[in-house]
Amino acid sequence: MTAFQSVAVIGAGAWGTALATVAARAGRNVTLWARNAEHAARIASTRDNPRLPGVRLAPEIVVTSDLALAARADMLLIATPAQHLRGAVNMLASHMANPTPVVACAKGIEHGTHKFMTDVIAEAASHAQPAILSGPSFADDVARGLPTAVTLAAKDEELASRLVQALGSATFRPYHTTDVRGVEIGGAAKNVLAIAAGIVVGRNLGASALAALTTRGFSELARLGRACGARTETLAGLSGLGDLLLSCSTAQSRNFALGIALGRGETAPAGKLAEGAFTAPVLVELAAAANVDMPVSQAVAAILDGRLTIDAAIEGLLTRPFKAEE
Ligand SMILES: NC(=O)C1=CN([C@@H]2O[C@H](COP(=O)(O)OP(=O)(O)OC[C@H]3O[C@@H](n4cnc5c(N)ncnc54)[C@H](OP(=O)(O)O)[C@@H]3O)[C@@H](O)[C@H]2O)C=CC1
Ligand SMILES: O=C(CO)COP(=O)(O)O
Repeated sequence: MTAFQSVAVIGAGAWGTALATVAARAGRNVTLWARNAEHAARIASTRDNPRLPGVRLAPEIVVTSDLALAARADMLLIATPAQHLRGAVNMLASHMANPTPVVACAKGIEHGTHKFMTDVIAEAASHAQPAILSGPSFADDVARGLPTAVTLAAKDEELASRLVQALGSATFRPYHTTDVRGVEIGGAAKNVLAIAAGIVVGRNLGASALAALTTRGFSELARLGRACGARTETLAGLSGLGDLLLSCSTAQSRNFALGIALGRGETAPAGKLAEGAFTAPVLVELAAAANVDMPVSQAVAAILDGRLTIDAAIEGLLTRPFKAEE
């Protein structure tokens, strides 16, 4: 039996619900925490979460709004949006007596502080053992048991490996690593680049342009990653290149769908969380501080805050000086 027999998932959105299903499938005792008591009670009785429609929650998953109950689990998965991770871990901290693995499942960088997800966890809860899970995996695919592979990183290799053992199954295959920063950067940056890829599609610029944008996008993701000390193989792995390929290829990605809407001159899809829109300005600030050129991400940030039209952004990217490929 794994050391981490009980798992609590904090945040009952699409991803939290899918991860609860994953943990139950792996044989864990699972608690899914929703911040809203009515919402929790409704999911508990219907076994259906409107945030992930069509997925029936296994009967053994306990759904609650009682944070103290959730915090008693052997390991915690935090599946709130990235900008709410600190708030969620702050609330958990007072309930955590022993060192407990706290796995960030959000993809982003904190506004204002420029902090990555595991750094936020470490600051918010001194008892936490921070880790991060990221990679190409749509909540709907994961919950339906379609094959998925992700990366799970913790500074301590043995911890990362034990967390993988606790969550992994035939159809949800986490790979472990100690390159926490590489996993964090891949997951955060790919969302911004997916918006750019969606714009290419929405503007009907063609399949060749989409491949070029995705590849040059990877190039800037990897540049920033290397500047922050990430390993090349992590950046070219599931959480970097893998998730970029997924998110730049299908409107199942909310970030890509946002880009398509922008490219077509339409308003953003309502009620859909597109983390890239929150990450873009922070990513660009981080890149500037590290003296890393990220022209595609800069264009996305400028389009989103209204400093640049899409046509001007496209022209700006297409008229950059020719240079060596790296
Ligand atoms: N969906 C996916 O396929 C994947 C998503 N992710 C990442 O997971 C994160 C969450 O995304 P997702 O689940 O899709 O988003 P959703 O919009 O489906 O759900 C977000 C959930 O977070 C809850 N929430 C919001 N703010 C807080 C808070 N302050 N405290 C506690 N809970 C809060 C919301 O609660 P309420 O319902 O009450 O509003 C909601 O249940 C994002 O960073 C995303 O990038 C990663 C991989 C796949
Ligand atoms: O992160 C994801 C897939 O790996 C989900 O992508 P979106 O947030 O763009 O829907």
